[in-house]
Amino acid sequence: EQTFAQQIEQLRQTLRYHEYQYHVLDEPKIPDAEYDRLFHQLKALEQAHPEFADSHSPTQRVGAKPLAGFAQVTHEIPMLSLDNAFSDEEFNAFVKRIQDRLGVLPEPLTFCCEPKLDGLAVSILYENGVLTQAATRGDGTTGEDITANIRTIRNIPLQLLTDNPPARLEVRGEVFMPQAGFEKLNEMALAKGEKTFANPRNAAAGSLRQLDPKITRQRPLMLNAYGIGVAEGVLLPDTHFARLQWLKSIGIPVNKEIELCNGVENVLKFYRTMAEKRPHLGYDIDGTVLKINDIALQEQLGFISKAPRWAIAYKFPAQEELTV
Ligand SMILES: Cc1ccc2cc(C(N)=O)cc(O)c2n1
Repeated sequence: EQTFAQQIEQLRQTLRYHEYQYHVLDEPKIPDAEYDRLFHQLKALEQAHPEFADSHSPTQRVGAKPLAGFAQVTHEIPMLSLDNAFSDEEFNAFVKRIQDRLGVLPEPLTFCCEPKLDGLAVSILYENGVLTQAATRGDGTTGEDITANIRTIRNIPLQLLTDNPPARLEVRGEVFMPQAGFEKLNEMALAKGEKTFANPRNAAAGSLRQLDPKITRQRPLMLNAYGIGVAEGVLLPDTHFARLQWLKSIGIPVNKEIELCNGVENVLKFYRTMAEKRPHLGYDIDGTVLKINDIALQEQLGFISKAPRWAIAYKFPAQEELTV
């Protein structure tokens, strides 16, 4: 016979597990209806026993009331933008600059290759494994506190799935709106005579800038992590790809197209493959992000004034503006 506290704690763990299976591994173990039943069972138990309230419970996603405005957050580590390449030649020149700078290089040079999601970069802070703050990139140094809105995004865990969480972990990633959700949102806006959004990126930006989290909660937003900022109380893996795999293992969603490519030829093949996949991904991308995988090499290369020397966004030719 379980106490109410035990029933509540067990339901919280169960729901976190199923959120991980669904949102991070894309391998749900139960039907959505069963998840909903468990969720409402927990909500009812928490309402009946407020003494066990916990702001990190999976039920606590919607902020209480609308904000009057957004507080400012200063990024402890600047969130830099990426240098661009628009041709193979420009990418090769990027690699040559690295070779000139590093002198001897591992052969082959391994790159971590990703689709470049067309959304908004955000920073999400977990302290002792619980989500405590989230901010927009802003100007790279100062962003807006959007914690309440970030908490409403279903594939962002309110608590990391690990028994010994880092003291502090800053997850950096892109919040985006899948195309299907974007089209449904615009249809509803049209039906209600409200303004429509020009594209999913604008819709994501507008949704994150809502002062009322109850509105943000109704928007189909998702996060895909792309890196780590502050990390305290944890020994991180020594390659970028392994760090992303680690983030995924503790409950943070990472894009499934990301892969390692050895040598420039394979990187350019990845770029062309992503260009072919682009119309079928279900979300907007505007190119690829190609990073030196080895962290020690990244640190040797450092950053140019505004962008890392070790990464480049190789963009697609601008798509003819979709008229919505
Ligand atoms: C360092 C950095 C900065 C911006 C980024 C942006 C994206 C993106 N938009 O997907 C992916 C990355 O790996 C990024 N990496």
